[in-house]
Amino acid sequence: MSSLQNKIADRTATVGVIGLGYVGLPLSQHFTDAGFDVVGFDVDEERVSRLRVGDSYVDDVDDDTLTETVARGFRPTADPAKLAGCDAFVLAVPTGVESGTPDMGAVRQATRTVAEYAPDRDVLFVCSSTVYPGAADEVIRPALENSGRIPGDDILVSVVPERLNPGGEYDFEEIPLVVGADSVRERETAQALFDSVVAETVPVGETITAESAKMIENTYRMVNIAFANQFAEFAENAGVDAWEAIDAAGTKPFGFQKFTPGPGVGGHCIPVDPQYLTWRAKQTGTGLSLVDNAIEVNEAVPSRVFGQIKTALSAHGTDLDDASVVVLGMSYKPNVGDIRNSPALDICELLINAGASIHPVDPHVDEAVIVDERYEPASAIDRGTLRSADIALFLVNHDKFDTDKIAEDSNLIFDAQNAVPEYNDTPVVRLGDGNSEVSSSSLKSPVSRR
Ligand SMILES: NC(=O)c1ccc[n+]([C@@H]2O[C@H](COP(=O)([O-])OP(=O)(O)OC[C@H]3O[C@@H](n4cnc5c(N)ncnc54)[C@H](O)[C@@H]3O)[C@@H](O)[C@H]2O)c1
Ligand SMILES: CC(=O)N[C@@H]1[C@@H](OP(=O)(O)OP(=O)(O)OC[C@H]2O[C@@H](n3ccc(=O)[nH]c3=O)[C@H](O)[C@@H]2O)O[C@H](CO)[C@@H](O)[C@@H]1O
Repeated sequence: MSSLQNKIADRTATVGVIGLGYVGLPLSQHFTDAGFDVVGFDVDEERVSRLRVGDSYVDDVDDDTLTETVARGFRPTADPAKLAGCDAFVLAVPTGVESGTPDMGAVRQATRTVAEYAPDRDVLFVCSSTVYPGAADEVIRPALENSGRIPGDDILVSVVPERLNPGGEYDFEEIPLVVGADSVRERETAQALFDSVVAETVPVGETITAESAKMIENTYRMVNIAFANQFAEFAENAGVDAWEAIDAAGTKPFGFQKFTPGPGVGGHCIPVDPQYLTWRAKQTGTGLSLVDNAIEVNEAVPSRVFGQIKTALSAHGTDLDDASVVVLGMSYKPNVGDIRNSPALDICELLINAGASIHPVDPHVDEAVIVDERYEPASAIDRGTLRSADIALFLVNHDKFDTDKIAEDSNLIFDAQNAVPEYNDTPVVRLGDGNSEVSSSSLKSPVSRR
């Protein structure tokens, strides 16, 4: 075994985690729990200050866990020089999209930081940020070479795409991780590191293979959600209850994974990652029209939902510019506070621009800026506000929402999650349900509901 592999095996290696967000902070915690000294570097000094005093901004690492992790030796810092002496570096910096092109700025910058401070020899570099197929070849290795390093020799390079599932049902260590590297030595060293924190690592022969696997995982999901969203539109106009039909399809024990419609597709991964693949496909001469179309389908959902809200209000005698709208759920999915690319924000922006007054409610979201105005969502539903509002939009099915009370107190409901029960004569516009009031063509007076 190399001296680095020995240091990983006996936990005397020091791990540097670069980027302390939704991915980097849990990684820092788990490497610390595995017995490593961990230095966490982030350019955001305010975040570092909060971490130092046990004030977590990541749902998956609560304050007590963070305090314990710092007590065990985790060292958050905004000073890159503190990374000197680390034996392994794991990148968890943001990778976005700028007008359809992958934004590799943070990856490039963080790679240069590693090259500057890493020891001269026996160093492992891991990219856990989500990048396009070929990014290690085109961005990471050249950035290391430009800093005088020899990738695969004095610095080992691997790609280990993160699969953590914020607020999800799988614990970190239960989720297998794909480990991609272009040589046996690099792959085995990266596997040794990640075998310390997850039950299973899956080696693949090249970094581009690991990058591609990540693209397949999230593009598969995005395309199938787009199908569920487009099926909902079909169902609304064909008199089908999409939710019941999808549930029924879900009873098939093989060859089918259930996806459901919603107000749009948010988060940092699903709407973003497939755009890396289509960008790369265009570069290498393949048009992934299916993926391009699916992206467009999902991007169009919030405005379609806005149209249905406008129609529903109008059918109940209220113009948008005079409407009071309670928005139930601002985050991009249930039981998380992450509002990145949240469709609720798009819908609220359309409502505000149409003159409606919105009353956001979300127990997990502290603030959201919409049309340059800062909103602090109520953490709980005020029944008086609900009773006096013209419509309640049920956009995110947080466990903390009491759907019975919502049904009881609302005058009109737009239910984008098929989660609000019927209550007396409360009219409900149910996304994807051709039997409810869903679109101008099929809108009926309240009494004609099922
Ligand atoms: N959030 C998820 O559920 C998830 C899941 C899998 C993969 N990923 C991927 O992991 C990567 C990180 O995502 P995230 O959700 O943790 O992002 P995040 O925005 O929560 O955290 C990123 C952190 O990196 C810091 N940062 C930015 N540039 C930096 C630099 N040059 N050097 C050091 N720190 C820097 C930011 O200040 C921020 O604290 C992305 O590529 C994302 O696609 C995210
Ligand atoms: C490591 C990583 O990359 N993990 C990803 C992460 O993705 P994520 O956190 O972005 O969450 P998603 O669940 O994919 O939701 C995205 C948006 O799509 C909407 N949606 C979803 C399902 C559906 O049937 N109908 C919908 O409309 C939902 O409301 C939300 O806005 O976790 C998933 C497991 O949860 C993983 O599989 C996925 O790889």
